[in-house]
Amino acid sequence: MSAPVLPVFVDGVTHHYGSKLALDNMSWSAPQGAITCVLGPNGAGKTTIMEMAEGLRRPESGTIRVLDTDPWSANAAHRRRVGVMLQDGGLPASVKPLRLLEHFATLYDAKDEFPALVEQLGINDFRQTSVRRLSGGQRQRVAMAAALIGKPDVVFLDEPSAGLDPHARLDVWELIRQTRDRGACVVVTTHSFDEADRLADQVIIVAAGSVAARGTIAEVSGSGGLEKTYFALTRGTRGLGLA
Ligand SMILES: Nc1ncnc2c1ncn2[C@@H]1O[C@H](COP(=O)(O)OP(=O)(O)OP(=O)(O)O)[C@@H](O)[C@H]1O
Repeated sequence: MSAPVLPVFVDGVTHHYGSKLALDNMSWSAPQGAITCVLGPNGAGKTTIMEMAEGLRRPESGTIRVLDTDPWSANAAHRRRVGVMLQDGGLPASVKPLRLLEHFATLYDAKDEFPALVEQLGINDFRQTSVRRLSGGQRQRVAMAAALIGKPDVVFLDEPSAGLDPHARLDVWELIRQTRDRGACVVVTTHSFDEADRLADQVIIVAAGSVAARGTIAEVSGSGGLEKTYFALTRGTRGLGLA
C-alpha cells in the first residue's frame, strides 16, 4: 500500500533574490487535519516559501507539491482548494467587506457559508465600511474570512493574528482549530510562541532559509520550552535583509 500523499510537501528548495540566499535547501511537509506553525526570525524565508506553496513565486530549485500538484502551474480547480491569507491582507481598498466576501462566496459557490464566517469573525460591525477605512485588525479579519470561504483543503495563513485584540485573537484561533477539525491542512506563520503553543500540531522553526527544528511542540521544545529552543536555534541567524 502506498503512503498517503501529504497535502504540502517541500523538498530541497533553494532560492536567491539576486545574490541574497533566501531559501537554503529547505525541506518540510504538512499533514492533513493538522495545524503546522512556521516560526522564524524576520528574513528567515517564511513568506518566500509560503508564496511558493501558494503558487505566487517559482522556486529556483527543489520541489514543492500542494495537493500533489506543482502550485506554480496549478489550474483553477486546484487553486479553489487552497485558501490564502497574505501578510498585508492584499484586499482592494475601495470595496466594502460585505461586497467583497459575497463576491468570493459566489466565486466559490459557497453563499451559505459566509454569514457564519462574518458572524464568527465579528465582521458585521464594519461590513459596510470600505477596506481603506478599516483598522489593521479589522482588515486581518476580512482577509481571514476570504481565505476560508469555500472550505479549502489547504489553508495558508501568514501571521493571522498579528495586530488583533485579545478577543479577536481567541476567535481567530477557534476558527483555525475548526478548520483543522474539519480535516484541512492549515499552515500558519507566526512570531508568537503563545500562538504556536495553543495551536500547533506541528512546529517548524526556520532559520537562515532552512529548517532548524521540526516536530510536535513537545518534541521541539524538549524540557526548556519553545521560546528557549527558538532562541538557541535562531540566535545569530537573523537575516534582516540588510546585506
Ligand atoms: N522580493 C524580494 N527581493 C529581494 N529580496 C527579498 C525579496 N523578498 C524577500 N527578500 C529577502 O529574502 C529573505 C527572506 O525574506 P522573507 O520575506 O521570506 O522572510 P520572512 O521569514 O517572511 O520574514 P518576516 O518575518 O519579516 O516576514 C530576506 O533576507 C528578505 O530581505
